[in-house]
Amino acid sequence: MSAPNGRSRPDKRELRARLLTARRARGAPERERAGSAVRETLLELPWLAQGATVACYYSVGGEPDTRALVHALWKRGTHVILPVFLPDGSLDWAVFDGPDSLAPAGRGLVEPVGHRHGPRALEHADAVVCPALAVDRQGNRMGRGAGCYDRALAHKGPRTPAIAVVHDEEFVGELPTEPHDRPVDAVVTPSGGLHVFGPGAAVWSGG
Ligand SMILES: Nc1nc2c(c(=O)[nH]1)N(C=O)[C@@H](CNc1ccc(C(=O)N[C@@H](CCC(=O)O)C(=O)O)cc1)CN2
Ligand SMILES: Nc1ncnc2c1ncn2[C@@H]1O[C@H](COP(=O)(O)OP(=O)(O)OP(=O)(O)O)[C@@H](O)[C@H]1O
Repeated sequence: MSAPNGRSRPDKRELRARLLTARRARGAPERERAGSAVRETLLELPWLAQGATVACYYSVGGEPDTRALVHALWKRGTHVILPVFLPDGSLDWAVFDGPDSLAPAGRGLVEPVGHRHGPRALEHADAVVCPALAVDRQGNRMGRGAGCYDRALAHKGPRTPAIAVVHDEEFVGELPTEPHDRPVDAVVTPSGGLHVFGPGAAVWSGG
């Protein structure tokens, strides 16, 4: 259950703080290595290769680097949409159209500055690459605690995969969950590559 004040449960809060501390300790070379490994995995996925529109995130801080992935997708002609964090904790979406289409935003984020297509833009995405602080073996995802992706993923189509990207150590055995949490369909880690969850595994892994 959610805490009465609408914020995350204490066990989630502590875990989130630990994960963020560990991310801050990662040096630039490690972040870049992780970023290029996940980029290679993601660029080869049929979901992304065949998708006309891909929702991604533009990494900041200790997140696995997705900036080169965003550029590579855009260069090969994919329509890439990126989140814009709204004050009410929901996400809007705008198109990535090269480096000039981005600018520093609040909360340490870098966001697209172009026309915003509204929260329902996710309905048209063929794949959603989501940020996460951790993912567990059941596909439960933990984010930064604003609930934005839990709400945003409700807009995607049922056949559109949500793929989280985390560092190796952040793919864990079990995470605390709440009823509103939306699991992801797959996770990509730098050393482990792609891991698909649940009944979608056979279909989405091509088996
Ligand atoms: N790269 C990236 N973009 C993303 C997300 C993300 O996790 N990563 N989001 C995923 O949901 C959304 C933004 N969600 C956020 C939720 C909370 C805070 C936050 O609490 N920030 C700290 C300050 C961080 C800093 O300045 O370095 C704060 O405001 O106290 C930031 C973003 C949309 N865009
Ligand atoms: N679908 C939803 N509808 C309404 N409120 C929600 C929903 N999902 C999450 N929330 C709110 O957001 C708070 C934070 O949720 P949670 O701790 O699960 O975030 P998170 O999954 O870590 O973050 P994010 O989704 O932003 O990456 C919850 O306590 C709840 O109040």
